[in-house]
Amino acid sequence: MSVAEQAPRAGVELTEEPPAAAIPDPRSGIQLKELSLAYRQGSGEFRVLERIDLTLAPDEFVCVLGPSGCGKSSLLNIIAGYLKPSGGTVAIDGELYAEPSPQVGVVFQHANLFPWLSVAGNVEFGLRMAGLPRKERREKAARYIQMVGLESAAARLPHQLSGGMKQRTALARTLATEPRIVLMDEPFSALDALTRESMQEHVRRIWRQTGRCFFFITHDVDEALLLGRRIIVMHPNPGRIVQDIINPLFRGEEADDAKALRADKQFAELRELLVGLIAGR
Ligand SMILES: Nc1ncnc2c1ncn2[C@@H]1O[C@H](COP(=O)(O)OP(=O)(O)OP(=O)(O)O)[C@@H](O)[C@H]1O
Repeated sequence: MSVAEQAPRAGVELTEEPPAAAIPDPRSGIQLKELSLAYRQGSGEFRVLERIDLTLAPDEFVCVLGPSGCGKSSLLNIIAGYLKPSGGTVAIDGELYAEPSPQVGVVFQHANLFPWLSVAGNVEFGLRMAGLPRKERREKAARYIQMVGLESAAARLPHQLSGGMKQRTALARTLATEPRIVLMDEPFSALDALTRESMQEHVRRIWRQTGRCFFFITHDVDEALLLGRRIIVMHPNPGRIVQDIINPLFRGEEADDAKALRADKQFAELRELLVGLIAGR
């Protein structure tokens, strides 16, 4: 049966034997319940998000796709605690929160590094704010700088880094605080194609090493297929989840070879299917 014939539906896996994470334990990981967001517009309201229900396993890698304006960033900002929803709740391991929390880390499209601090200084910054003793924060920063492959650039200032190196510093800075969930909002969209591919490899490896939950917004269907174990498609007006699928191309440990994944005969088919889903076809 072709992939297109196996029409995916919300919560239904395309794989014959879905990974255990396909059925997350509702008591662990991240739980979004009936989230809604609306802004006042004249005498009425503009509904940005409506009834978002989502449970993510503690080690999930979910990619979020959807047309511009469907509410992806708004959803991320709510999970980050930056934006208050009009209704619904967000919880980690069943514990509700509504403010920015050390359990939630965010990586944006632009690294926003402190220009006067070195790579190591930037990565250590959050740890210093958290009151970690000097020795401990040095060790922790060094561990995550190594994880993103920037050991030899640890003393450099941001203006001495390439775009990819800046984003790797931002990722190390976020990881160093050891959040339960890492939110990434189109983190590679400002990078050239080659750097982007290399960043995807870094992120895939880091995800496997850290075993944390990654919530990754992208406009790039290929990127979602290369990175996501789970892929969510949103539609606008109001913003809602219309598809929630287990990526049949996900190969766990073997998944670090992007070339092999692209060569998989299902890749093009899935790509087309997702493009159609995003466009509402
Ligand atoms: N403060 C606000 N007041 C009113 N409307 C807003 C506000 N912030 C966002 N919106 C609207 O909410 C909708 C969703 O925006 P959001 O940025 O979350 O979408 P998105 O899917 O992330 O878009 P993109 O892919 O272009 O980044 C848009 O129509 C936007 O105009």
